[in-house]
Amino acid sequence: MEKIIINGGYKLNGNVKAEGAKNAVLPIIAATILAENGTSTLTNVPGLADVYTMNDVLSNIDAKVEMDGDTLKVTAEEPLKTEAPFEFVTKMRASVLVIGPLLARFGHANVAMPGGCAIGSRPIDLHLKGFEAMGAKVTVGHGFVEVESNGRLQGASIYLDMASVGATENIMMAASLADGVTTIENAAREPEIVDLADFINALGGKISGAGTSTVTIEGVASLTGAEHAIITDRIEAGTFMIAAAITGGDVTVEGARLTDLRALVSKMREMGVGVTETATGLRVTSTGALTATDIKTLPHPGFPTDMQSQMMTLMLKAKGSSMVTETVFENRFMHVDEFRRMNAMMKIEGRSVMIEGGHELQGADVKATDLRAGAALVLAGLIADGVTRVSELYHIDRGYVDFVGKLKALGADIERVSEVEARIAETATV
Ligand SMILES: CC(=O)N[C@H]1[C@@H](OP(=O)(O)OP(=O)(O)OC[C@H]2O[C@@H](n3ccc(=O)[nH]c3=O)[C@H](O)[C@@H]2O)O[C@H](CO)[C@@H](O)[C@@H]1O
Ligand SMILES: C=C(OP(=O)(O)O)C(=O)O
Repeated sequence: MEKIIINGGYKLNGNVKAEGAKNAVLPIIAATILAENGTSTLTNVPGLADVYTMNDVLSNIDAKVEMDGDTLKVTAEEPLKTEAPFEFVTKMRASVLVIGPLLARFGHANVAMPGGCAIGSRPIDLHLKGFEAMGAKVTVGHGFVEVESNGRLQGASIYLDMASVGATENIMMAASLADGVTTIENAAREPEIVDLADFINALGGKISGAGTSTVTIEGVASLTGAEHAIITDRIEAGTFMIAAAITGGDVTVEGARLTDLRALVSKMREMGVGVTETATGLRVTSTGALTATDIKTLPHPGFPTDMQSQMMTLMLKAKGSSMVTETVFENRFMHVDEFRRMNAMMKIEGRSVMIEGGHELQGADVKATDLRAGAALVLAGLIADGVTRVSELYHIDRGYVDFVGKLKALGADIERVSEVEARIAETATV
């Protein structure tokens, strides 16, 4: 099994570039299906495992997909199939985002039902209720969800029980080609929703209010391929910002936007970390002396759940008691047991984790339990005494381009090794 091996104790210094955002590019690739003619050209596309999976989902329905460096071209002219089988959906839940565009364009989508995952049960009931409100018929059976409409979807007034990112996106895409106007109330307000709306508008769509809790979509007759540059990944950027802060380093994350990262930056500043805006991004400086604090994850603009596990490493470094409360997902604490293997003093109480910081972390063998947990364990390895070996790297590859190479360039003692190399290294350190 491949591993990342970290020898802790090095400060990080220098510049690192954040890539295009995973959570923006995935719905935007799905939205290329909406264009019945022309080619969509996406730039600043990160070379992530999830992007390749989404490309496979589109190739599988017979769209023409070409990836060259960070540029992706998609042509989705007819005829196309309207299915996403189990093999894709099980690899990546975001595959369900093709339901909205397929339904809007062809009046039909048959997609494998996503199961739960390491961070919670993650149903898609709000997506489906939205489609039903627009006149679609939903049938669930044999592990698939089939959504059909008799003719075009009809604009509707939709209130989401929760500000779901995926439901907001799927409904926005479906409504773009509906007859009439759709409004989504209690919509998610994440920057990635704004990026999706900007892309659909570039295709010729009419979406307003993205980034606020009411999004209005005026359906149009057809959409045409267009060019679009993907926004920066605020979660990848935030991960490097924490890496700088815990190691007492000085790192500029190029491309990071303060407007997208206010909740994280304000907590980091409260804990004693310097964060300043530069011409190219955000500079993080830290002496390593940190104050304990509490956070509660919330939909944007609240503290992002995708930064929760990385934030725990900052709290483990800060002397005193900190508390993390997770309100977005019901089971996003699998990393706590892995941190404990590294001598972390933390305990789960319901939806909160109590952290007693300031104790030295010890290098250990740990496994990535989900994408951000994997990143957080690598961060913990950067400040642990001795060697940490992180396994189950496929999680990390879903969301970080060359994570190891970038940390190494900043001064970390870190390698990614094959199973054989990992065994040799283990023998050498016994
Ligand atoms: C590809 C992508 O963009 N992924 C992000 C997206 O996931 P995703 O779009 O899946 O997250 P949602 O915002 O939909 O989920 C938030 C909460 O709502 C619940 N829910 C959601 C839909 C639904 O129909 N019913 C329901 O109960 C979920 O189980 C979860 O507890 O937003 C999450 C919350 O910021 C992030 O952690 C993910 O990184
Ligand atoms: C939970 C995440 O992603 P996904 O919704 O794709 O599983 C994440 O990016 O941290």
